[in-house]
Amino acid sequence: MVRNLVVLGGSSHPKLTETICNQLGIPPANILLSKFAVGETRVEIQESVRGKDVFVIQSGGGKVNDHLMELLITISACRTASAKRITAVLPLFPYSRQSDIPYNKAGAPLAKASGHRSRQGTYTFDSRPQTPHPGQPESTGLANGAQNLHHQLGRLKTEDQRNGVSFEAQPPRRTDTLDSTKSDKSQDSPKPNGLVNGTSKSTSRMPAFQPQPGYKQWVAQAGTLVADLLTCAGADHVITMDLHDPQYQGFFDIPVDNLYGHTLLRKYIQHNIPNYQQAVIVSPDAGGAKRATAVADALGMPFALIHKERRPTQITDRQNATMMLVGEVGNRTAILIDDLADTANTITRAAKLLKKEGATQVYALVTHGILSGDAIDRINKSALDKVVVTNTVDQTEHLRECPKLAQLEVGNVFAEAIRRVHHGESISVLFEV
Ligand SMILES: O=P(O)(O)OC[C@H]1O[C@H](OP(=O)(O)OP(=O)(O)O)[C@H](O)[C@@H]1O
Repeated sequence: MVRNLVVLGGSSHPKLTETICNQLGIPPANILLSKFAVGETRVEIQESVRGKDVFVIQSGGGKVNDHLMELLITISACRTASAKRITAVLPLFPYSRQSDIPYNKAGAPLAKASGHRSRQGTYTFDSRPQTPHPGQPESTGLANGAQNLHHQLGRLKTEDQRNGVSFEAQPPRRTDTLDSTKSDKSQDSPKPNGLVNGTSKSTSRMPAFQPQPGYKQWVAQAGTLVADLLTCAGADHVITMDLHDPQYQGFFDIPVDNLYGHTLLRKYIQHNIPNYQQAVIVSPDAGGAKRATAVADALGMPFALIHKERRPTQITDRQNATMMLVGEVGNRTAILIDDLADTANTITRAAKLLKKEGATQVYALVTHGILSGDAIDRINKSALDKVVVTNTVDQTEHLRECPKLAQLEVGNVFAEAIRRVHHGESISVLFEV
């Protein structure tokens, strides 16, 4: 018997909401989801949630930005309508692949050199201007990189003179150089109101900022923003499944229950793959190795890893990335385990490699079958024999178009998590592999 429990479904996955409600034995609450002519999202909760334990179900995938906005507005509406507790149930967490600053093996974003410097092989990691150190040659008596600034100020002076503006550029001086004298220091003492040596100068004019090649002006940390938006809207709790990066839970200051999808994948292997003990579990990239080894260890199966030579950041890079197999797959069924398939490039390229290395059959077992763009076409034409996904994302269309695709139901797992959270029971049983 569930009392004071309200389940609200967003527009991302009505079928999953229905399954969850059937499992819980309650109807979904009435909610009106629509759009104003301008495209803004409109949410109207058509029953009272005052003092209730509210669970809002909304998944990623599809029109992900619209769904996220709808979720935020729904949570906020429940908060202002005095709900007792609001839990955001996100079977696929949107933006969870953007939890950190995009990193590239060539270096951190600020150090990446993609322009002419790297082509000429002249890129260095030295700071500009350089950090001064004792014994460094100084041709003009200026410390290290200050020469460069002096040069730029000199150019500024020339330009101003050309424009008829009287401006005497003062070379910046340092008081910490080895040969600095007392008289130097007296010249350097700061003057109030931008006065230099008692005369008003246009010292506010600085050379324009010139970014180095490869410099990223701003890298958005969307994962942090989404975590903040959810808590700011009024969420008290989050339930999700197979976060791309489990450390993303640390971005929240509210409880996050990250359910495991690989329990379902393991059961599929046990019940549907003949002689699975002779098969080999394969992780299609290093990032998913922990996830795949958990399944291999639980089933006592061998494990292999595909190493992407270069961590790709763009679709074109991804297609070019070299893949290398570490482990034996010859004359075995290979079972790829991954958290998500978006363009399906990773699993289709991995399947090609595995067949080339002698695998007899290739399965791909993936928690989140986002399968955007031409992913379905790619799978249909690929070396994959079977692709198994859960329905954290609606698979109705995909199943119609892809005969290789099979779906595992997650509705009962989420229903059980909701029931346990509502009753204050432990959900650790749902984390068992
Ligand atoms: O279907 P696709 O478009 O190929 O995307 C799927 C891949 O993307 C993610 O990894 P990612 O490339 O982000 O690397 P990571 O696991 O090292 O973070 C995910 O874990 C899959 O391996």
